[in-house]
Amino acid sequence: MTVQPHLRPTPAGHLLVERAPAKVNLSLHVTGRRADGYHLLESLVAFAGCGDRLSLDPVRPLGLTVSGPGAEAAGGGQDNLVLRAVHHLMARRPGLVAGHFHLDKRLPVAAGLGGGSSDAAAALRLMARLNGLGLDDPAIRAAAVATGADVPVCLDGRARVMAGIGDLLAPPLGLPRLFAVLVNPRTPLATADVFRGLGLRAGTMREPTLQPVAPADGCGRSEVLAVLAKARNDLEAPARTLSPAIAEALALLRSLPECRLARMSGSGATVFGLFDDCRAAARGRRAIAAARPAWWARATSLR
Ligand SMILES: C[C@@](CO)(OP(=O)(O)O)[C@H](O)COP(=O)(O)OP(=O)(O)OC[C@H]1O[C@@H](n2ccc(N)nc2=O)[C@H](O)[C@@H]1O
Ligand SMILES: Nc1ncnc2c1ncn2[C@@H]1O[C@H](COP(=O)(O)OP(=O)(O)O)[C@@H](O)[C@H]1O
Repeated sequence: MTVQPHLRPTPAGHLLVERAPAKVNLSLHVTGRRADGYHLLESLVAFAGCGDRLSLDPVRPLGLTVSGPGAEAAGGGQDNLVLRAVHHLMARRPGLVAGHFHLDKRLPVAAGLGGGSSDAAAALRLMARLNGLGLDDPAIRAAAVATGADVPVCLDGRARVMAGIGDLLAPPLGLPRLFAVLVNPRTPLATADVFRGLGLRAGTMREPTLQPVAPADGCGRSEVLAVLAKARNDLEAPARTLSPAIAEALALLRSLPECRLARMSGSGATVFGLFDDCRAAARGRRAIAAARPAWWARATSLR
């Protein structure tokens, strides 16, 4: 068995493992549309305690297997964002060592939680660890941008404001731990369809919003809630048109006395509710699960 030069043996042999946390857009303002059709946005992004899990076995040939409840929807072929990211990286840095990836797909697919982007970012982190590259390596960053608009923000998985189409990242923000319930009514939505529903002409800019999109670095929970209360998700309206269950999920969350704020994440259909502590969030999740047993609901922390 060959041991790769930058590989640190782990208790599980030579398997390298990365978590791929769900991304939550706490706010999302669409500020315009580029001539190429991509939308410009400003979004405060945080990452959840729940997510997928990706492992890399460097002693096997390059490949991918997928298990878990989202395996079929994510697909295990070359179109999977894990392999897309690896190919983008290897095209920029020929000679890198790869291996066999296994994805445990726990997150709902096409859900506004950036699961595929987070998986792609986890694949790039695994490749970086295996080959002794930094996450700031130009090839890693370029591969992230080439794989998808949400992949750069998922690379280090830290809360921050993203702008442009997701390629401009503000420095990481010290956010207090937020306690959330994520609810997906099991209606997959294609991101492109939701953006298209905005009906914004290519090459137009919107009036800038004067509200700050992010709370101050290191502020408390109540300040975060105050900033978020003045913010919005501009994709909520077109997403609700495509999936009426979103309005139902938001109404259910807002009917819970302990829910401080409820909003959609990304292009939906997942919505999140914020609670004061983890017990309140757990109670909220139980109430949603009792009302809609077929929906996906998780109590988790965000940071
Ligand atoms: C909306 C957001 C918010 O975080 O998240 P999700 O809902 O996907 O989780 C992202 O901008 C999604 O990023 P991502 O899912 O990586 O998008 P991509 O694969 O690059 O693009 C899919 C399609 O969405 C549209 N798109 C995407 C990003 C963007 N800023 N403007 C767009 O118009 C384009 O039609 C593009 O062809
Ligand atoms: N690893 C992956 N996980 C999820 N979806 C994937 C993955 N690889 C490719 N896809 C495809 O990417 C699309 C977007 O999936 P996903 O990242 O879950 O969406 P969203 O960002 O809205 O949560 C889906 O159509 C899915 O088939």
